[in-house]
Amino acid sequence: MTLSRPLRSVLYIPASKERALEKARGLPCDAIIFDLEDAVAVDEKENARVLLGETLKTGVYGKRMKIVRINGFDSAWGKEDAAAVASMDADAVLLPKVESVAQLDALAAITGDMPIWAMMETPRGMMNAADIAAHPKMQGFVMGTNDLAKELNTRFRADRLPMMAGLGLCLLAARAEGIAAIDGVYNAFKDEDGLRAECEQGRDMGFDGKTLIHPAQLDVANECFAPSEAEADLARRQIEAFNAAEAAGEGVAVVDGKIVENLHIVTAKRILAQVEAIAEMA
Ligand SMILES: CC(C)(COP(=O)(O)OP(=O)(O)OC[C@H]1O[C@@H](n2cnc3c(N)ncnc32)[C@H](O)[C@@H]1OP(=O)(O)O)[C@@H](O)C(=O)NCCC(=O)NCCSC(=O)C[C@H](O)C(=O)O
Ligand SMILES: [Mg+2]
Repeated sequence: MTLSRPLRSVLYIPASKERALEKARGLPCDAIIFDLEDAVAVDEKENARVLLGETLKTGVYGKRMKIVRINGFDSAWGKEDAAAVASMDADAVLLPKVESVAQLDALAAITGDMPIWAMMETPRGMMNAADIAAHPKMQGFVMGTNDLAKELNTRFRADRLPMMAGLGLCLLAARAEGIAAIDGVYNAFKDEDGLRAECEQGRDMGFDGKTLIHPAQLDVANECFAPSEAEADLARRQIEAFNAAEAAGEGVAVVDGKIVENLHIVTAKRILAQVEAIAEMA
């Protein structure tokens, strides 16, 4: 299930927080994850589900993609969450701690045609990433780097070196199947420089965007995961030069001292399509 919309900034909102649900209607995020899982206290689980259903009925989130994260099926709420989401005005359902195709089949048996997203946040899930990505309802991976750190017993490091194997496996699987891949959250939500560094790293790796926990993180993610002016300008010049080379019967052009072949044109066109899609979000 391929998606062509921008997913630079994917904001978590605890579904129990009425003020945050309201505030998000005016925030510049590409997608929202309405959370019924970890951000909602046990005593609030059922109220949050009802509040979310009512809130989504009002349909005021505009072009922002609406994803609902349910509780796992090993919890007391998972199955009821899934049944409720199936009739909500949501674009996709997000299942936490996905480790097997069987879990996805069980969810799809309840949510029907609704696209599924998977939280990739356990070692077993990452080892099975290829099969999970290939599920017919799968539309995107969200990295759960907090759970992954817990499971691996790693320390949080600025370079995220201990997580690279898991993140890389998920990216490979996502790209092999043409689904979205969104990086994990940056917990220190007041540390803009740290967030920027992690967004740049995620973008360099190939992620489509970053999950965020606070509105203050939106601008940095939107900037880092969008093509820069320089990238867009280069893409246009590469396409122009390649078209001219082809017209002259040649298969290679040179731009800024570097070769441009048809594979670079695929990337250039993708960059320009992204620029257009981002402009349409405004
Ligand atoms: C982190 C927070 C608890 C901070 O909350 P708070 O102290 O209330 O923040 P502020 O006072 O600075 O808030 C300013 C205004 O912004 C609104 N707000 C805050 N957060 C959000 C949000 N996420 N979405 C929309 N709006 C938000 C406040 O309502 C204030 O509005 P106003 O009244 O107009 O001033 C809080 O930000 C928070 O709860 N964040 C989300 C936490 C969350 O969702 N966690 C779960 C996802 S992370 C995870 O589980 C990842 C994964 O599974 C893994 O394993 O890694
Ligand atoms: Mg998690």
